[in-house]
Amino acid sequence: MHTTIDADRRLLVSVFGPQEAREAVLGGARIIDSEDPRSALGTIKPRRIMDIADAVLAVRRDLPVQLSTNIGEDQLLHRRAGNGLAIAKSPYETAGKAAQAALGVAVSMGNQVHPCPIVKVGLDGMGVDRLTDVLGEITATLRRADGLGRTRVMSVLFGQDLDLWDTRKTLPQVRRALVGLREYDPAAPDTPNAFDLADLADALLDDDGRPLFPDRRPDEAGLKACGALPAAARGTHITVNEPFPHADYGLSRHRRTDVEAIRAMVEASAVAGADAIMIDTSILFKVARIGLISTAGSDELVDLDAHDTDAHGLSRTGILSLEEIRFFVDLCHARGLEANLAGSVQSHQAQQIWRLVPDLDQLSARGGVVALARDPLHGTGAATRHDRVVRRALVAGIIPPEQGGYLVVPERMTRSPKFRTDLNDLLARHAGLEVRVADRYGALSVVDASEGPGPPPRGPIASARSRLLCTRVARALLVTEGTVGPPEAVRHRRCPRPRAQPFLLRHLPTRPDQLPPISAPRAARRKAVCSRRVGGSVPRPAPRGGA
Ligand SMILES: O=C[C@H](O)COP(=O)(O)O
Repeated sequence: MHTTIDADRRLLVSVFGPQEAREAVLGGARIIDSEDPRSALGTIKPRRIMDIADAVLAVRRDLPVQLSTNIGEDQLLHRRAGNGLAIAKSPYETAGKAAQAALGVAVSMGNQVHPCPIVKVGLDGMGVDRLTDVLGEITATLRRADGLGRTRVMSVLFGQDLDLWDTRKTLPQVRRALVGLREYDPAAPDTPNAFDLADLADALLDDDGRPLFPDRRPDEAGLKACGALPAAARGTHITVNEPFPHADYGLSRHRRTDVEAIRAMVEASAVAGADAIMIDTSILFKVARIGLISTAGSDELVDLDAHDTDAHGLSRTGILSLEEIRFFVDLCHARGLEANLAGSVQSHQAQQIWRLVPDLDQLSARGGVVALARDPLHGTGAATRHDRVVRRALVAGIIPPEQGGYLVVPERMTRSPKFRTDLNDLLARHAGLEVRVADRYGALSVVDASEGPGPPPRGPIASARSRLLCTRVARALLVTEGTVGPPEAVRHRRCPRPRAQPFLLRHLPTRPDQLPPISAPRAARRKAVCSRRVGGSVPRPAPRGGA
């Protein structure tokens, strides 16, 4: 069915509350990461970390689960001047504040009941010496702190491809999303790629996620009054934030994260005493649909990214090749570090990477495991990164195969020309990989057998009792829903045996003619009972022991 891996490979899922934490654990996540999804390493309040830690403690799991929390992606502190400019504080203060934050989040995760939590340290926009200094201060501090000595430290650095970014940063949907996330700075109107914030003001949201200017174009004073522009801004023009180029920080001479940059990141993390390193992407790249893993141009990876386009036709693309990923993992292990890959990781990438890079320790995900929220009072939630919610069925699409991972493809991908051909190619390369199609809400169905590779293989049903359960449930569904097996009735929770839902999704017959025949005397009895009930003439027997 799947590769036999004698390892402890883990999926990290970033969550923003206890319900998401429960979904993540039930989906098979092994590291529950507290994070505000508004940015790549969004700072989360300690009390919310505590809520998540409690939720993780209370939920059923088959394998051990760790916690993690970040201390933000930018450790540099600045002193604000009255004119809106900022001056960097001293290296001593930067490292000191970062170590204080690390102590705070480590304690918030509850070291008594979660003894090996992970502190993620964002190190974007820092030179190699400075980031080594900050990371070293954090690891040394945590090792000495009472009760926190087993805390694991994970450095987090961002991959980049600046040429790719330049082709996408001016797209209207990218600008709009970045305005919504306040990822911009004031600029003079003649600055390259500057645009008027007032033109996209309907994308500005208040603290509760509601549009600040749903139906009117604000002026400069209005934008300043709501904090969308600083008081010192002159005019309403802005540019979206730019990534920090590796070349400016001594990581690589090139415009793309390559072997040289990977080497600098890993060596600095090892020197500073970290336990693990994650390469992620910044929120700029996530919004521009540039993930960390590139499936294009590879002999070994099938490029399903090419079919994953947004509503504007923008396809998903990536940064690191398979060879660079293998180099990263090998170098990490040579330096005694665990290797973690993040950055818009999708199910089709994960299911290939777990198989092709068996030594990889961890993958991380948020965007690939969230879907539109359904709220019985307020209906469907917004489609922003912050409003989408973690779904356990999608989490299971990114866990390793030996833990039950399957391939999830978004419904819209299946409409892409040649998708079926590429999917069949992928399935031919990885025998036993099961496929599910996800709708906008993260509900799964099997691939339509008439159009493509057919439903996932069904393993033999182990016991006579399980076979009987399948038959009974299928017959009940036939009566109530007019159909038998998965996906419709079972996945929409009309399943008569909800606790057996995962088993039934796998094994339920899909057509009535697959059901075993009912014996003749039993069929006659059933017919008689049905006709009497329809006629309503036969009173039901009194309950046993009743009056
Ligand atoms: O810490 C990891 C990030 O939250 C991953 O988020 P992403 O999958 O949306 O890139």
